[in-house]
Amino acid sequence: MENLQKNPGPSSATKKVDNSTAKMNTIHGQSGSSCAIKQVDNSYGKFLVKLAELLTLRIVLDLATYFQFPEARCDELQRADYPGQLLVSNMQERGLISFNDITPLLEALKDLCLLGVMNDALSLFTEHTSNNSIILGKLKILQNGLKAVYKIFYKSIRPIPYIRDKLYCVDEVFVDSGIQLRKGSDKSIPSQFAESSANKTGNIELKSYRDIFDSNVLLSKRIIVEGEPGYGKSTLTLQAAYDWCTAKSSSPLAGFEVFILLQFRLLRDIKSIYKAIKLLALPRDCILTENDIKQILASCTRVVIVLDGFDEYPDMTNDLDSDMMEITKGKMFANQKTIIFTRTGCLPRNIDPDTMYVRMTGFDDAARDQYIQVAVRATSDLADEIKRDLDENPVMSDLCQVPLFFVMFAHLSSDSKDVLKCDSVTQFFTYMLRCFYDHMRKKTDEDRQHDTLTRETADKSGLCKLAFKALTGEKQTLVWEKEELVGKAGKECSEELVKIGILVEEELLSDETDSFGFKYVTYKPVIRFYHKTFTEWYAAQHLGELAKNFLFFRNLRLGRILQRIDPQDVQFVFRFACGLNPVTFKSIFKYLEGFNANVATLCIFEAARNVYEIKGIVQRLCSKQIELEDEDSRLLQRSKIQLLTTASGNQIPISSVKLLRCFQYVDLEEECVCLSSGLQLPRLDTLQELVLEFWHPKDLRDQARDILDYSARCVGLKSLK
Ligand SMILES: Nc1ncnc2c1ncn2[C@@H]1O[C@H](COP(=O)(O)OP(=O)(O)OP(=O)(O)O)[C@@H](O)[C@H]1O
Repeated sequence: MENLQKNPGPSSATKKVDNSTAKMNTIHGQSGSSCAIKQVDNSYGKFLVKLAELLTLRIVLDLATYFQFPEARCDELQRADYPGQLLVSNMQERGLISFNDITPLLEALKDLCLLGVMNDALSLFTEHTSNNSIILGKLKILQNGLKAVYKIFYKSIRPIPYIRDKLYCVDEVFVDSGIQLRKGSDKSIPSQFAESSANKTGNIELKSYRDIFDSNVLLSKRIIVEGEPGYGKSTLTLQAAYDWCTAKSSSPLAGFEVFILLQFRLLRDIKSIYKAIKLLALPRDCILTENDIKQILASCTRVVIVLDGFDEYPDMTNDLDSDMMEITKGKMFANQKTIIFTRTGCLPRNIDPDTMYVRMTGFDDAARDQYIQVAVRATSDLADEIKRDLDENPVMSDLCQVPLFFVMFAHLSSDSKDVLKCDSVTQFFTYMLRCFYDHMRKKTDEDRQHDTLTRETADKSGLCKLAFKALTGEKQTLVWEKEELVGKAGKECSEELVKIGILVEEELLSDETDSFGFKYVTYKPVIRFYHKTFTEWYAAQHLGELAKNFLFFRNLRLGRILQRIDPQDVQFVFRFACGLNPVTFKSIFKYLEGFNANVATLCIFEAARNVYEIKGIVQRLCSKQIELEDEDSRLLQRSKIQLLTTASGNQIPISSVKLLRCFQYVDLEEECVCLSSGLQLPRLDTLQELVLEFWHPKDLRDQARDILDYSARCVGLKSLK
């Protein structure tokens, strides 16, 4: 039973397999079909092979109809080279057969009056799987252990750092946010679903986060879920864990035997997934060994593996492949559903080619309203007040597309009477931190503990340096041993931030070896930031300090330092640094403009300089084509529009603007193009070229006259494409 989950690939079929299994391996490789019978040398694997041989095309189609498979699946079965194998694989996915039960199949065969086939299937099953009760017992232990650990996670939701006395269960606060299939991935969903769910820009909207786990909606077994920072990836994984633990019948997860949830940030130096499960997902006193876990997972037919935060994986660039990397390539657990969550653009290399990409798009108005109702439990007056505050503050409203910011904004609004004036994320963070400290002061007065914290006093330079090094080092670090962090950040600083809730203390199991070489497992106290964006906040302050110091060296060394910061992964380090410290802005902009115009534009927005200071920068950006896309966040689109209006208002030529599937209609009265995001692109007098790309050619035909009219009003326009 060793190494059963490793998929050796068609050319290296396992040594011990019998002929029929070997044949199946070869077939699987040749056809490249989604036929996914496990290539295992265990008795259950042999049963599956023999069962597949028993099923003729006629029986396969009868069973598919009986089990109400979608039309697309039935077509696939009809066309398959080996329909029996494909059906067996499909039945496993749906839990109709498993290593300990084939009752649904037997009942179906009986109802279809295929009594001979039913008896043969039953004999095969009994013959091959008489030794299952031990594994079944271990499976129960694994399931209970996982549920106990996940419960601790999903019942400890803190929407803002300082809420400690009242922790929420994820199900009490979770609301469905926007989720779309990325372009190109729409081939992997049933066609009728694709047509009915495509929106105006051609993106396919999923109805619920549950679709990600539903094999009838997303046909591929490899899924990557991308989202910008704070868009709710980790929260979604916890809601999924909750669904599995509570076996919610409305959830497709209810039918999975095992649900594995691991956080990449905790996997430093852990190569084996079985070890990771043992150390991170099971209780300390769980009796299962790594080998037991391996054996159980090899025997299960319906396992879902969720790996959260690839962007936080310390070993992502490590050449020595870990199981986690093998999983992303589709070489391990090839037949199980695996879902990787990561920040947008931060993807593993050599991903399984069948991978589907899903994109989180944040909170729309409906999600925000729902959150105010279910989680803030605001009175209708307060709910109206929160909405009014957002309506009056368009930048904050854009920012609140990000669940992390909206959730904090909503809870703080219900707690504090402060009026928020905010034109950037940096200002919002500054406001938030002031609220956190105010809250502590209030609490201190209530508790009459005069020695407790009343304002931000401790020196943060050690912590800022640590955060910066952690995000820019060869291996990203987001969790520190407590001793190390206190040593480097200072006792006063760490105590202050732990009290506020920005630093969180936890315990982590780790493998140790004593001086005699004996291995043992122990709990270590560790500290992490409440959220990765806070790590970026403190890292940005250190970057500001470096920029000040390096000014004399004409930015030479600073350039080398900036190269270590990946804007795809930790864009907020750049954005906060520009917002906090004007000295940093120009160097950062110069560095970013060549290869990441989006983050560069967001940096201008943070720095909010006056036009004369940034005239040269606007000129440089507008000399190249500026693209507005449907995938841009509202804040990014707003930043680009602000850049364009600044250019136009100051007679700076704009060489080209491309609207990529985000055109909605022209409002001639307002002289603007209305975008699908709800934002407006006003008349631009210095625009030289306008390029429009539509999802449907029909949209262009319908709008042609208004587009020409708008173009005519942009007096400098020379070309329309
Ligand atoms: N769907 C949701 N319902 C309710 N609250 C949510 C939801 N999504 C996110 N939140 C809130 O936003 C916060 C940040 O979300 P989360 O940590 O899941 O984002 P993330 O995408 O994993 O961020 P990052 O990539 O920066 O790690 C959560 O602590 C939670 O309070």
